Formats: sequence, C-alpha cells, structure tokens
Amino acid sequence: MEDKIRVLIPEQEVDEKVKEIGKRISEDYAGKSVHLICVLKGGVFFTCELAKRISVPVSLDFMSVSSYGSGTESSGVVKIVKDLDEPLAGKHVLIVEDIIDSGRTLSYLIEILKQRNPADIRICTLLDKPSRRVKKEVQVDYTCFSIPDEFVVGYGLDYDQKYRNLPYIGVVEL
Ligand SMILES: O=P(O)(O)OC[C@H]1O[C@H](OP(=O)(O)OP(=O)(O)O)[C@H](O)[C@@H]1O
Ligand code: HPA
Ligand SMILES: [Mg+2]
Repeated sequence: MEDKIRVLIPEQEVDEKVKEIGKRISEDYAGKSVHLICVLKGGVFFTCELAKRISVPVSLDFMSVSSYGSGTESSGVVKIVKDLDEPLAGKHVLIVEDIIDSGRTLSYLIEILKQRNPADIRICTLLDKPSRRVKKEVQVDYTCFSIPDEFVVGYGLDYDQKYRNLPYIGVVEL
C-alpha cells in the first residue's frame, strides 16, 4: 500500500535555503578549501546540492553509519558501515548531515573524527529536530531548517529505505 505523504517544506524552499547556506559557507571559508564529509546514505542528496553552491575549493569523502534500521526510533547503537577513504589531518572538515534527531550519530562521529587531527570540524545539517536531543547538546554551525518532532522523508531521508528521492521534505502519515 502507498503511504500518504504531507509536504512539510516544498522543493523551492529547500532549494533556496541550500543556495543561501552554500553562500554563507563560501564566505566563511574564503581563502581555504573545505573537505565535505557526506554521512551516507541520508546525507547524499543534500551534500551534492550543497557542494554545487560552494564557491571555494571542495573535496568530498563519504562515511556510512547506521543506527535506525527499518524503524522510526534510533537503536542507540551507532555502527560504522563504511569508513572515510582519506586522512583528515590538517583539513577544514565540514560534516554534512540530512538530519540531527537524537544527536547520537553526530556525537559519535565528532568524537571519532576529532581524533584524526583535522584543522577544524564544523557541522552542516539540512534539518534539525532540537526537541529530540538525548545526548549533550551538539554544536551545529549551519542549519537549513529546524523542524518539529515529526518523522520526515525526502531529500535523502528515508522511511524503511523508501522516499529518499523526493525533491521536498514530507511527513509520512502513519
Ligand atoms: O540524530 P540521530 O538520532 O542519530 O539521527 C540522525 C541520523 O539518522 C539517520 O541515519 P540512519 O542511521 O537512519 O542511516 P541512513 O542515513 O542510511 O538512513 C540520519 O541520516 C542521520 O544520520
Ligand atoms: O525524521 C526522520 N526521518 C528519517 N530518518 C531519520 N533519522 C532520524 N530522524 C529521521
Ligand atoms: Mg535513515
């Protein structure tokens, strides 16, 4: 059966915001290059769109971590499924996420990536659900949208691996 999906943030609004954040990042990193770390799989659409809007030199690497399985609640255990290909030493690292929900994935990532001696680490997320944090506050440098506590899909976000390809952010009416 098809799920019913309600539009939360329309495509044009997402695209405009991604452009705006790309411009801010370009200004903040002026004179430097930025090493984007795409957190797979959810971060892939946002990373590609954002990278196109950044005007300083960009390099890309990919990491895959998983904690949600097929449900809508984090298992609490974050697993590295695929590690980065490149070392981070001396690089200006920008972690790109589709969503920060409980904060577990990002807290875990920051802890392990800090140990690899980057010049600095910043965080960029498409969506933030601040009301859901269970861990200590994570410092987020760039947020496109803060959203209420609803399970969202689209623009990389899935429900049971479906709907990642929607060009807008929607809510599955369960
Ligand atoms: O703040 P948290 O509660 O940790 O949730 C956020 C994380 O959960 C999702 O990934 P998931 O583990 O479902 O993997 P996926 O990106 O492959 O869908 C999402 O892409 C974030 O990485
Ligand atoms: O709201 C969400 N939707 C999809 N995946 C997620 N992972 C954490 N929160 C979410
Ligand atoms: Mg997911």
